[in-house]
Amino acid sequence: MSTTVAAPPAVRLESVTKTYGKGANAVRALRSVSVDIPRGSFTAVMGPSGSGKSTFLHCAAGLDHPTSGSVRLGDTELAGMSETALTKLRRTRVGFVFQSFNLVPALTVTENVTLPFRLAGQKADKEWTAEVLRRVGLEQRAGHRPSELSGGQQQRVAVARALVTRPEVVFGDEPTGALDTVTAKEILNLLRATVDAMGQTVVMVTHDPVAASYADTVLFLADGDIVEAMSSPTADKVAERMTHLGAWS
Ligand SMILES: Nc1ncnc2c1ncn2[C@@H]1O[C@H](COP(=O)(O)OP(=O)(O)OP(=O)(O)O)[C@@H](O)[C@H]1O
Repeated sequence: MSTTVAAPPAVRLESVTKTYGKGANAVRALRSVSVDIPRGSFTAVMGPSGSGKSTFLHCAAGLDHPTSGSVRLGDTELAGMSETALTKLRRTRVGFVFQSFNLVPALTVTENVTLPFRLAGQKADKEWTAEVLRRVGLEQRAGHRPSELSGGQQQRVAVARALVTRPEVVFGDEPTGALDTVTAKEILNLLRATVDAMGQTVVMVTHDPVAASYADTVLFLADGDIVEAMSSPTADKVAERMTHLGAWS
C-alpha cells in the first residue's frame, strides 16, 4: 500500500509574533498569526493602516525575523536562519515586486531582468529569459532602458525579474500603488496569469479593493491578527469588509 504525502503549502506561518521595541515602547505588530498559503494561489493581504501588513509580508518573505513562531517556505524553516542564509534564500527562492519598481536605470530591460542571476554569480538562461519577457509583453523592449518605458512597462520588467529565477513565491508590496487604474489592471492581470498559466504562488499587500479582487483569497489583518480569510473576493465585498474594520472612517 502506498501512502501519498501531501506537499507542504508554499508558505506556512504558525503562531508568528513580531514585537518592535521593548518595555513601555513595545509595539506588537503581529500577535499570533497562523496561516497556510497554498501553492499556485494568489493571496491579497489587506487591513487598516498599521494593522501589520508590511510586517506580515516581511516575515513571510524572510526579509525580517519574527519575534516568535515558525515561518516555513516549503519545507524550510526560516526562523533562526542566519542573515547570510536568508539572503541566499531571498535571491533564489522568492521574488519581489515593489511599488517603486526598483530597476537599475543604467541597465537594459534584459540586464535588469537577469540581475538576480548576476548577483548570484550565475549565468542567465537565455531562452527562459526571452520566454519571461514574452510572457510580460516586453519582447520588443529588451534593449531599452527603464527611462524609455512607461510606468506600467517598468513594473512589467520588475515582474519579469521576480519570475526569472522560477521562485516558489512572488511577494508584492503594493505593486500597483504607483500606477494609474488602467495600467494597474494590466499588472494585476499579469500577476493573475502567472498564477493561472505558470502555477506561480503570489502574495500581495494592497490598499486597493479592486486589486484585492484579483486574488483567490484576501487575508484581512486588524491589530496584528488575521481576522478573516475571504475567498472569491469582489471589490465591493472587500471594500465593505474594510469599512467594517474602520479602515476608511
Ligand atoms: N521598525 C519599526 N519600529 C517600531 N514600530 C514599527 C516598525 N515597523 C512597524 N512598526 C509598527 O508596527 C505596526 C504595524 O506596522 P506595519 O507597517 O506592518 O503596518 P501596515 O499595515 O503595513 O501599515 P500601512 O498600511 O500604513 O503601511 C504599526 O503600529 C507600526 O507603527
